[in-house]
Amino acid sequence: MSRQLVVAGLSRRVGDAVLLDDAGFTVPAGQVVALVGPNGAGKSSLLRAMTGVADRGAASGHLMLDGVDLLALKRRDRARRMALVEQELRAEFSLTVRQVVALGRIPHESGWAVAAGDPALTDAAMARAGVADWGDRLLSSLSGGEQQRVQLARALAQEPELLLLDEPTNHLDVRAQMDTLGLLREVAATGVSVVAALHDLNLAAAYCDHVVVLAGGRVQAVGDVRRVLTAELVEATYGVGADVLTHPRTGRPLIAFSPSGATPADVLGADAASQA
Ligand SMILES: Nc1ncnc2c1ncn2[C@@H]1O[C@H](COP(=O)(O)OP(=O)(O)OP(=O)(O)O)[C@@H](O)[C@H]1O
Repeated sequence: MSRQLVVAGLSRRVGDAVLLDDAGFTVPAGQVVALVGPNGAGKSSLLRAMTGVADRGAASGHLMLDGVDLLALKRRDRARRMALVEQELRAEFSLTVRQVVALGRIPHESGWAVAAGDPALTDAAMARAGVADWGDRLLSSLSGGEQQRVQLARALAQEPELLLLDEPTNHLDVRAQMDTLGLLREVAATGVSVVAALHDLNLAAAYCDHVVVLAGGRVQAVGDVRRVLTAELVEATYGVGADVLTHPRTGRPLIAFSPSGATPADVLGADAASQA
């Protein structure tokens, strides 16, 4: 039987607000899975629930990877198997890049002395994420995009079986976005399951194998990006028009957006539209 990542029954409520409602999906393990959906859809809530540390509600669900329920493991054991790269940077600004990346080894070692230890694994993770030249710089001295790559290096140093990322391309220029998604594919090719929340549907279509579509805290669709990312789904989920084309070089879906129900003249003005 092929390896699987199975999420079942993950919910998150804060007071009366239902942030995530019984989320579940099954995708092949060892692939890059895009988590997409509009602002407020519940993507971050789902990723946090998948770590099992978000709140008590999250602990009621299951996260099976190759038959092992990661949410049933002790927190430290779980931390050895999964890493989360979040959007907001934590308060590590007084550390150097090398020290931040070395923090990824903590779940595998005993005690905080690890921050100085295991340099080979730390160096390898820094090289993979393209941050090796910045080892002695303070995290606070890096740009937002550079800091994001350091957080990815830390997650790689953790050597997880499941890598969760919340908007990993957020601050990145187009080249760095493509490098990051390419790196995630390389990581997945080594057997790691990668789930990344992405806003850019074209990046998802170009680099991800599977997609999970969330809206209103519920899973709306799951499957191969080529099957799921249709014009109808984009319109229903985001409320914008879409033409799903085929990328001339890669054959992957390429989505051209337009305001739902609007003509080019509505948006650009008649003169500009006539020149288009
Ligand atoms: N503590 C909270 N109390 C009440 N509502 C919350 C709380 N935290 C988040 N929410 C709401 O839950 C919903 C889901 O939030 P979440 O951050 O998971 O969405 P998201 O899909 O990651 O959004 P974005 O794309 O904007 O980052 C949002 O409507 C948000 O306002």
